[in-house]
Amino acid sequence: MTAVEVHSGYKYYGKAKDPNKKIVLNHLNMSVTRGSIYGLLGASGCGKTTLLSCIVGRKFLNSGEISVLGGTPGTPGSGVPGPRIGYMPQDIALVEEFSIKETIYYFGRIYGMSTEKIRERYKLLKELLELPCDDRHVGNCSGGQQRRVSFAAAMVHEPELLILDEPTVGLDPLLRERIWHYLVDTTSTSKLAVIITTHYIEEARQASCIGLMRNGILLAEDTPINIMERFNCTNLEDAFLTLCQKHGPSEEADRTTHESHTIRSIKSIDTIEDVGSDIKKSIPPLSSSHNEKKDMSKSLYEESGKPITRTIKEVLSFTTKRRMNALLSKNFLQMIRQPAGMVFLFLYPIFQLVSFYIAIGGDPKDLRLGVVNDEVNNIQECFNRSLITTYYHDEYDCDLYKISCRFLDQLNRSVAIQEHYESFDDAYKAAKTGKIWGFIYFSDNFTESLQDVRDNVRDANPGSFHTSEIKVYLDKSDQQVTFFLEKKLIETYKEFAERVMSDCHLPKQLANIPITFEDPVYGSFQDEFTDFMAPGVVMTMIFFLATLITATIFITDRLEGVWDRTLVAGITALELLLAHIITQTSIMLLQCVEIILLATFIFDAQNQGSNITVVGLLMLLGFAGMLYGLLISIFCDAHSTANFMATGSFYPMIIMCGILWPLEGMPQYLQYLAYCFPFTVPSMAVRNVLSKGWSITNSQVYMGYGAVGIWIISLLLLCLIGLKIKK
Ligand SMILES: Nc1ncnc2c1ncn2[C@@H]1O[C@H](COP(=O)(O)OP(=O)(O)OP(=O)(O)O)[C@@H](O)[C@H]1O
Repeated sequence: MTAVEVHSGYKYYGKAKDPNKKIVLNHLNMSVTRGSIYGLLGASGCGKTTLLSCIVGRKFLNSGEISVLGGTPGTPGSGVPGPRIGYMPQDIALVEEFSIKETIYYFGRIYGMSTEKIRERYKLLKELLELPCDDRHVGNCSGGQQRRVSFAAAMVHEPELLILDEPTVGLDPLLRERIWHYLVDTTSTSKLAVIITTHYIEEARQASCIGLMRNGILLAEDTPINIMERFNCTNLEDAFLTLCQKHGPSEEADRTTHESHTIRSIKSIDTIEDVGSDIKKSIPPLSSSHNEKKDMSKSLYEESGKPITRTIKEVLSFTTKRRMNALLSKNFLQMIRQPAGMVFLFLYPIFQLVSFYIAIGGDPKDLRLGVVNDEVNNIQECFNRSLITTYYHDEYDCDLYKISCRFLDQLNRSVAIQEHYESFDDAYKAAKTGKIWGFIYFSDNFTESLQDVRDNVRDANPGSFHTSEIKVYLDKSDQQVTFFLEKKLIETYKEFAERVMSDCHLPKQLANIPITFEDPVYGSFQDEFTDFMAPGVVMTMIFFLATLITATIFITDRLEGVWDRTLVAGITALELLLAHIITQTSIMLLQCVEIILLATFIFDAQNQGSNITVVGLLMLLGFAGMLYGLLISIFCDAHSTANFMATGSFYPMIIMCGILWPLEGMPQYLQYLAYCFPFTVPSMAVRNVLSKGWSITNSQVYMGYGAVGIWIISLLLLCLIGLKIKK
């Protein structure tokens, strides 16, 4: 009975029309019977791994046919990929954060085994492969130990077909021999078929059949003894060398069709089993320990009491819930076992929010502002309290004296620290050299001029209008600092002028410019810049954290082979995605809760609307970020390129999404572009909920939801297209 049959398998990498495309399998024929070991030998790069990937249903032939356990791999109902096969890839492809026991239990669960059965199998495999202690983390195991764990993971569910890609690399000879004996024993007592690739050609003597592969074709497929006899050699290595020399020097698959080149001396595929048993006879007898292992291997396959060949129905009947639990616990364990990752996930949002609230929006302090007051000979005169009093005589007379001192007295220290200079030139020089942020200048007749303007208005001396002004010279290189100083100087002047007016029994309004800002429709006079920025900051954080986490997890899993191995075990990409979405959603929910609690209770951020509307929008945005991360992970093969893409898109979005500068300040065409970014409209929506208390029925709020919805659908479509292209 045939376990695997490849007929005229043809596969290339690259575009079909590209004349230089890489042909890896060139009309290859291959046949593996049940109850046998098939040793696939060949130089590095000859296409062994590609062939195995096609057999397990992870890659597809461009032409030709493959039949595995009676079905076509990758087709519904074939059970391949799935638990009918056990696959040990060339890379370790295990989750490093798992302990050895967790690894075996993880694979057992995704193969749909009951806990009882996994426990039983783990005990046997642990003894057979001499695995280290249960709780040793895979990442802390030696290369050889990891390989044994990987081998156990491929065997845990008693597959019908076992595919081992270089399982013995890096193992000591004793262990290599034990693994081979185990395979020989198992295949002789069950219908298990094994395909094994190895660079140690001689160890393949123990296989029932050998396929010598070179340049994408099988040069020969026969029993080891027949191959050695045919080429008159005493060992397989020489036989392979002779065959290669006959075939030519090329390392690459050539472009001619090789359909008829495979040398087959086996009369019928079904006879391999018999030939295999001949070989087994030629193998030196097993030591007593091996005999024990033989019994054990027999029990591994027989003691379940079930028929070894499973029905497809049986295979498909395992509980999705159990598989989902396995995937979820993998995700959570991976997360918990990486302290740096945990800190990043849960402390980073706190750190970011705290630093945002502490660093942004506060009034600049300890600014140094120069003062040149020509009204007084010595600035000490200004510290005389009597100077800052106005004497009211009658309704026509109100004495003002050295009134600049009164202004300076009112110029609060919280606005700026006053530095007094003797002359205009000294202060100017100090501002030029950056010692002060600017200076205020009072002319020597400031008070008289002010009085002249106040009392004589129309008849005042024209020069008085000029000398009654407080002249301010600022270093305007820092917009926020000078904006603050200007605002505070105007406020101080208003207060000063009002007081002078009331001391002189004049209407206060005389001191004001005729414009009044009444109670705001929304917000308050105390509203700070942080209130404007906060929604955007939180949304960009949630979006890009989800992007980074998703891209990192998927790329790591793919690079380490865990993704591929899990798919070969029969988990679908959709299940993997679903498990990630559940994990990521829980993380985002916690992040949202911690952010909202922190902002509300520690930083007293106001929310006039519904928390549910805000959290809902944040979660959807996080979901969009997650899909963006997935898209990046589909198209980027390495972490570095993924980081470039994530960071490269982060900065333009931050700059143009309206959190740093109002969109109204941008050119029209840029505004249109900015509205297309994923968090521009949503952060406006959140701002409207927080500051205006608008509900989801308001167009500016539901448009936020709409914008995220459009992003989610577009990213989802792009991911599906990407997955199809990259398949
Ligand atoms: N995704 C890919 N795109 C392009 N070329 C590829 C891809 N995967 C493999 N190849 C090329 O195909 C050839 C066969 O690769 P494969 O991994 O199947 O070889 P192998 O026989 O398993 O080698 P080794 O024994 O070193 O693992 C190699 O030249 C390899 O560079």
